[in-house]
Amino acid sequence: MNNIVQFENVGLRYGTGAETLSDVSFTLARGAFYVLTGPSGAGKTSLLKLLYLAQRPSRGLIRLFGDDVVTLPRDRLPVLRRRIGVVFQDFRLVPHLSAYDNVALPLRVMGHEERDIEAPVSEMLAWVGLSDRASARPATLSGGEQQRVAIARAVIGRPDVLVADEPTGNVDPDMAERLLLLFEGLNKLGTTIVVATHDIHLLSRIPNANLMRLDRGRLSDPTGALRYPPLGEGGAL
Ligand SMILES: Nc1ncnc2c1ncn2[C@@H]1O[C@H](COP(=O)(O)OP(=O)(O)OP(=O)(O)O)[C@@H](O)[C@H]1O
Repeated sequence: MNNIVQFENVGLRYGTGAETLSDVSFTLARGAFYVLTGPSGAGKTSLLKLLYLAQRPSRGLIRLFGDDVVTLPRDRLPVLRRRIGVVFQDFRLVPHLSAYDNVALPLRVMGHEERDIEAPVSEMLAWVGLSDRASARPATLSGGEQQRVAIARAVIGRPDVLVADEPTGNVDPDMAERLLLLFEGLNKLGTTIVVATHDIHLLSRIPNANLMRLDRGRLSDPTGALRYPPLGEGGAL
């Protein structure tokens, strides 16, 4: 199965207001890199929430890894959720836990033995360049360091899909570049990546990315993500 996510005519309404997302249809292919963009309030975070199962659609069909998430029994949802790593806009690190313990958390929740946790967590902290900050609590880390802990925690369980909401929103251009390299490295290892961002520079830095653009709750190409030519080769966003 090449398409691991399918949205068909999905609508989302919070309470009794107007729809926040309308007629959203797209598929995500295994191993591809997607960039979701659009103006503030367009519905990017809402779409990601549907994708990582924090929100149910008001209408339409959502299939994740072949399962219809609307009709799936609730007790099957946690298994699906584990296949999706999430980097939240506000990181959501556990404040009283060290960087090491934040990254180890998903493996502990999955029931791994302590002896099987240390090597992957240390390796992951090294990969995000934070080996020397392993014992630091989130409040003592910079924004960029917290973000890298959040990324390490999101990918430690080897998810099939990594979802990141504005991952470069709080960091300087150098750090944004490093985060991007991390995402590209993960993508090369086979992880499907979905990044929501306003950052047009970020778009131009990922030549293989598929662009998805939301405007007032609608995808501009209803048939799915658009592939765009790399900048500098006659392409324009
Ligand atoms: N829990 C909620 N209850 C009611 N309305 C909500 C809720 N979450 C989001 N909205 C509304 O849905 C719309 C889309 O919000 P969303 O956060 O998805 O947009 P966004 O594109 O991610 O914006 P930004 O780029 O500013 O983060 C906004 O009008 C917002 O106020």
